[in-house]
Amino acid sequence: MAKEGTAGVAQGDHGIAVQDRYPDDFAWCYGCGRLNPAGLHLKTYRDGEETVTAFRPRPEHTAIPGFVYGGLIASLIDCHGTATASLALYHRDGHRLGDPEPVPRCVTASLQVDYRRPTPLGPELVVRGRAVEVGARKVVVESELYAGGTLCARGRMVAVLAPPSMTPGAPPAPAPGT
Ligand SMILES: CCCCCCCCCC(=O)SCCNC(=O)CCNC(=O)[C@H](O)C(C)(C)COP(=O)(O)OP(=O)(O)OC[C@H]1O[C@@H](n2cnc3c(N)ncnc32)[C@H](O)[C@@H]1OP(=O)(O)O
Repeated sequence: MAKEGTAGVAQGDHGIAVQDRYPDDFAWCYGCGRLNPAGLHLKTYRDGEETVTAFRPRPEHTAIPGFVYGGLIASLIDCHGTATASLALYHRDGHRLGDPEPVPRCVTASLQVDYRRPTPLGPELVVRGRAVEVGARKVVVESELYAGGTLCARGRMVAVLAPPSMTPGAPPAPAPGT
């Protein structure tokens, strides 16, 4: 994922990707962790009131020959959404990317993807997102995924600030009902 993939848009927050500011312990996600050597390395940038990311699927991301696998589309919407939520919480707390304070890490509580059109394999995919509700720990994010400027999927997700029990090395959370 190169910044140039979002060519033509202004990049706020000093042009820094949200994922490049996650603490190391939270930077291993398959979709967007900068430290996962086998991952997709998705990068999310602020673009005005929205966020934007871009990714060019590879042949192994095929569903039907010529079209992109829906699970990859969900992954892009998912990881871009959690980053959009993290940025919304960071902004709410008065910070901008590049500040020394760690960027909060959100996880997916709920993810809905509407596949509107088959997504062609070939063009770079662009996802634009926005936080439509920002609570104490919960952020609702809506997004659209485009291929060559054509809307192919919409997403709506609930992202929640990762609880302390998800910090690597933390003791396991108690089982529900205990
Ligand atoms: C080590 C961390 C690495 C992070 C990697 C991120 C990778 C990016 C994307 C992912 O793949 S994340 C992996 C898939 N997601 C999970 O495994 C999360 C599993 N679920 C949980 O751990 C918990 O259910 C969760 C942290 C999401 C919420 O539990 P909490 O006990 O922290 O929150 P709580 O139940 O108090 O709910 C907080 C708010 O979220 C809301 N909420 C929780 N689950 C919801 C849900 N499913 N749908 C809608 N809203 C939900 C809840 O209503 C509430 O709203 P309000 O603040 O308005 O009252």
